Amino acid sequence: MIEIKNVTKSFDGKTILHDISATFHTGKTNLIIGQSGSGKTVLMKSIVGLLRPESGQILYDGKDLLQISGAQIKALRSEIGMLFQGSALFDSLTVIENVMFPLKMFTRKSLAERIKRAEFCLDRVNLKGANNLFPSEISGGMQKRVAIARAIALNPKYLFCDEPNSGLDPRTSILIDELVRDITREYNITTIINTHDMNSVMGIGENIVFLDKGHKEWVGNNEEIFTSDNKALNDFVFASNLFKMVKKYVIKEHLSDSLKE
Ligand SMILES: Nc1ncnc2c1ncn2[C@@H]1O[C@H](COP(=O)(O)OP(=O)(O)OP(=O)(O)O)[C@@H](O)[C@H]1O
Repeated sequence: MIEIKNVTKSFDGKTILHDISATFHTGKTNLIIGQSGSGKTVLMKSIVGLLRPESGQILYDGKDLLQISGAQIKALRSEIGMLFQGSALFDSLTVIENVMFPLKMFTRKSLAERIKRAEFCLDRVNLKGANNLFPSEISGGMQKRVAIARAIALNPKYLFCDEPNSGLDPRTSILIDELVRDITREYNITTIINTHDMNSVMGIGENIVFLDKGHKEWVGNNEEIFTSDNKALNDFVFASNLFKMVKKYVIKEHLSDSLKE
């Protein structure tokens, strides 16, 4: 579990994150949502340790990232997997070499062990027959699978995904979301995903933290989001006509069910 308490972060005297507290659960897909500029990336970078907030606590299973020693931070880093926007694979390495990369960097595994682990991870993300291809030779969805395989290579306790669906078509996006959710459950990972993709919110939003102008405005899951009367949340979620219609339909069903009871 990751807990953040009273996190505040400013740049040049301008406060970007206002006193944010939230809990991100183990074995669940935790989403940080909010419109562009609401502070999602700054919050994720603060949790990972790429930015240092002025105040607050960032607790990884009770250990405060802002208080622990350099050696402890290094140990913690080896427990973190990252999935960046646009996959961020090494173009000059093959698929399997990309997945083996963190194993070479952070473990003393032999070459044979590294290959075995990379093959296992590629198999887990259902990517077969692409081991010796380069990233430029495979599709965006396949690249994302390689990035997921690389992110789980070290068996992380914590997984961070920054807009994992960017650049993918809706069907591939759903498959990638489901893969991240299944892996999160299977390996009991604390997964935090930054997104403004409403399909992801509805599909895998098990614990959603909604940011508005740097404030934590709402927390709930993908069912509660439909019935919330939080104005900022509604303005964000139901900006599109499609989701307005879906909401009307869900509320109608909900009301008719409660009348039946
Ligand atoms: N290094 C920085 N220096 C100064 N301001 C920054 C820095 N990083 C982010 N900001 C500001 O913080 C605010 C929040 O940015 P952030 O990137 O977290 O938004 P976001 O919700 O992730 O947006 P998007 O969905 O577009 O990625 C923005 O106003 C941005 O300009």
